[in-house]
Amino acid sequence: MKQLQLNQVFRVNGEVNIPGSKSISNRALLLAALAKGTTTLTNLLDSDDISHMLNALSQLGISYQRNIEARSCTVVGNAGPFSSQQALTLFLGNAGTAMRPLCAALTLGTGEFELTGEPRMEERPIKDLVDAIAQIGAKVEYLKNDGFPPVKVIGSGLNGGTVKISGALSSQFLTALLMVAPLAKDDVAIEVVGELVSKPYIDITLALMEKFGVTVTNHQYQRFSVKGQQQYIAPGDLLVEGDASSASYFLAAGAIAGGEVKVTGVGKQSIQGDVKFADALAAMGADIEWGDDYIIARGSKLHGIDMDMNHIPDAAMTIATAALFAEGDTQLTNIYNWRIKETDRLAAMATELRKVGATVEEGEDFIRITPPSKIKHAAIDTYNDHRMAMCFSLAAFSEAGVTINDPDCTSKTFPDYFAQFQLLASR
Ligand SMILES: O=C(O)C1=C[C@@H](OP(=O)(O)O)[C@@H](O)[C@H](O)C1
Ligand SMILES: C=C(OP(=O)(O)O)C(=O)O
Repeated sequence: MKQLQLNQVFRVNGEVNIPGSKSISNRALLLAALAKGTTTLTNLLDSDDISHMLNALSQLGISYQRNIEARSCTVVGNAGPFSSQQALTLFLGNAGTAMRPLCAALTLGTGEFELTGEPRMEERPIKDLVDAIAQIGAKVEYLKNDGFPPVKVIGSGLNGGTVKISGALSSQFLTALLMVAPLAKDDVAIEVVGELVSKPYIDITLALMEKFGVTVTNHQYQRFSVKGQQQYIAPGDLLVEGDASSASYFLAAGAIAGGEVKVTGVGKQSIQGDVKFADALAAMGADIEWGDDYIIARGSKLHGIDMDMNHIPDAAMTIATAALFAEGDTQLTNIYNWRIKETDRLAAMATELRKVGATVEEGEDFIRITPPSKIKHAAIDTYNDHRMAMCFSLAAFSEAGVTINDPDCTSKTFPDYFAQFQLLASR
């Protein structure tokens, strides 16, 4: 196994241009592929999750021209649903933003599609989505375990009507349903059953659909009305914002050990809920400055917080490791769905924080962290979870430094994260 040793970093200063948002990249690619016309995406993320979406689209007959150097990609839209004469198997790695939306999108056309993924993907639920789209005529079968990928989608179009969907585990199911609803044969009325988690991701979905010419009526995240028989229209050019979750590591670095860290490509104009990470950092005492297209974090004395993190589940992990450098306890609540992401993140976070000396209480849906008086050196296991690797890079701001096991798992969303981190740390 590869290991990366990070020695103590005393101070950080500088600017990081954040790579494109995973959530926006994969939504924009799918909508561009379904749309009428050609879309040129700029600042498209280059990472595993995006490669899985692009490979799938390519197998579905979508043509695109990608310039990795220029971070651009021009997609020729299909002007409607995908269809295939021969059965296809699409491998989607561990990309939730590919698996869930494609599962829904492939029900729109005709053909048989098997959607498979990495072993962890087979443990990540998809039942709430399958149960929802079945109400308007989707045919999806489970190939191994009920409720989980791999699945077989038998495309035959979607009817309109009323659909009840659970929002309790993941917002990605509702995102998938929303994105296909305009291409149904009739209007779709969506009713969310129970509380919807990770709400701000729905705003990203609606904002992207709007850019492709489709407006959804949102009744307070409880009901959504979507007109059927529509077509997505390519917007021509679309700039992908920098990834707000990826920005969190650098902002936390600035707050812990700045100097001053400026992240660019994401700011107060962002459509990503994870920019609210900067507010959480400010609540810990960090000095934050907002621009339209940038955020700056300056070093300051941090204190623990007690905060509901349901709205920013990904960036909240960064608060958990920043808590090592705060005075007093930090409690992050309402984060049950950490358990069903790349790994069981509540268990993984608790285990690894304890290794560096923290006292941790792991609840069913919360974590409470008491920082150690002195952070200990540890080799951090990353559980094939990019965010575990990236969050724990912050432990390098302690005298002990830190070792990251399998650092290359950041390739899911940020392949050169550690190169960027070390560049910043050397300034
Ligand atoms: O829609 C999206 O782009 C995402 C939604 C969130 O998932 P949940 O809705 O499952 O919390 C988030 O954790 C994931 O990284 C990306
Ligand atoms: C939960 C995540 O990924 P996914 O899009 O696969 O759900 C994540 O990136 O933290």
